[in-house]
Amino acid sequence: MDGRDWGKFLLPYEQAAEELKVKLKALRSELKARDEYAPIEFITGRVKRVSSILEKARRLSVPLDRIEMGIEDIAGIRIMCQFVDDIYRVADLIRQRKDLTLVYEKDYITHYKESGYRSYHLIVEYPVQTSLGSKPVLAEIQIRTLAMNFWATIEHSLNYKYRDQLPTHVRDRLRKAAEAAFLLDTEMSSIRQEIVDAQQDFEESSVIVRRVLNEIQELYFFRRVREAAQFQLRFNELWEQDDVWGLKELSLEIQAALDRAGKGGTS
Ligand SMILES: Nc1nc2c(ncn2[C@@H]2O[C@H](COP(=O)(O)OP(=O)(O)OP(=O)(O)O)[C@@H](O)[C@H]2O)c(=O)[nH]1
Ligand SMILES: Nc1ncnc2c1ncn2[C@@H]1O[C@H](COP(=O)(O)OP(=O)(O)OP(=O)(O)O)[C@@H](O)[C@H]1O
Repeated sequence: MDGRDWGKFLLPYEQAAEELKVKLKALRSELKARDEYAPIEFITGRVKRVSSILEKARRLSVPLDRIEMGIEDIAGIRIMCQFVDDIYRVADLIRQRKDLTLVYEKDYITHYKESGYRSYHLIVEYPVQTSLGSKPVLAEIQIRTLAMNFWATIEHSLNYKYRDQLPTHVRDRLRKAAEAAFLLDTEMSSIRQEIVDAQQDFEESSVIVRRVLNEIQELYFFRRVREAAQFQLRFNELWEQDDVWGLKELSLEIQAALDRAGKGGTS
């Protein structure tokens, strides 16, 4: 080793990883408590092992006295989401935070890596409050879907097991598996969109149904009983046929009848 007190060196990174994890978990709970859809599924965090820091410093030719600036993921946070859209929403929420500063971002979703790796990375500077004052440390926040995480976890352990010497045919199959995982993400997103659209249609049709019924009540109020009863019959038919467009047209007709009634016209 290089004589450095690694225990002391890693303290602010441990604090940063812990605090970021707690804060992001709080964000998830807060969104849920507000009854909003929580785009975060779960969060993990870790501090890089000393052997891994030294190996990375050697690989990236970072001198040991420049590790703090040269290695950005000594403190690492990972956020898992259900859908690809959620990743961008979480990234936005993090960008808006006042307790950290964004240094730069890497979109490995649009620009996925040669291996097939996909994730969104934010490199942030987080000020840790120590007994000696505020100490800014770099941290890496990886945001990915459950499918991306599944792929990356297995690929990482295979690479570890085979010491980065994976045979070409295995690399090819891993690339194909990454495509399949992304296809799964795309398919799940489109199923979700269909559900959201169906919910919107349902909400729209409940609004129009309530409007027509209120308008018919108003006609009764103006004692336009015959007219109101005719509109009621047409409403029943359209409602049974689930004809939202027809209900909208009917609403316009009733509004015209209400206008006439308000001006004292005859039915
Ligand atoms: N499983 C897996 N993880 C990856 C891959 N590429 C990047 N990562 C993860 O993303 C982190 C940052 O990767 P990069 O953005 O390439 O950053 P880097 O620090 O310049 O380089 P490396 O950490 O050496 O890859 C890595 O430490 C891994 O945790 C990959 O191909 N497979
Ligand atoms: N930002 C992160 N958040 C949470 N866990 C992480 C993060 N980055 C890596 N890990 C996990 O930490 C464990 C140890 O990995 P390690 O720190 O050696 O790094 P790596 O990021 O895969 O590699 P590299 O040395 O290329 O940066 C692995 O299980 C890895 O998936």
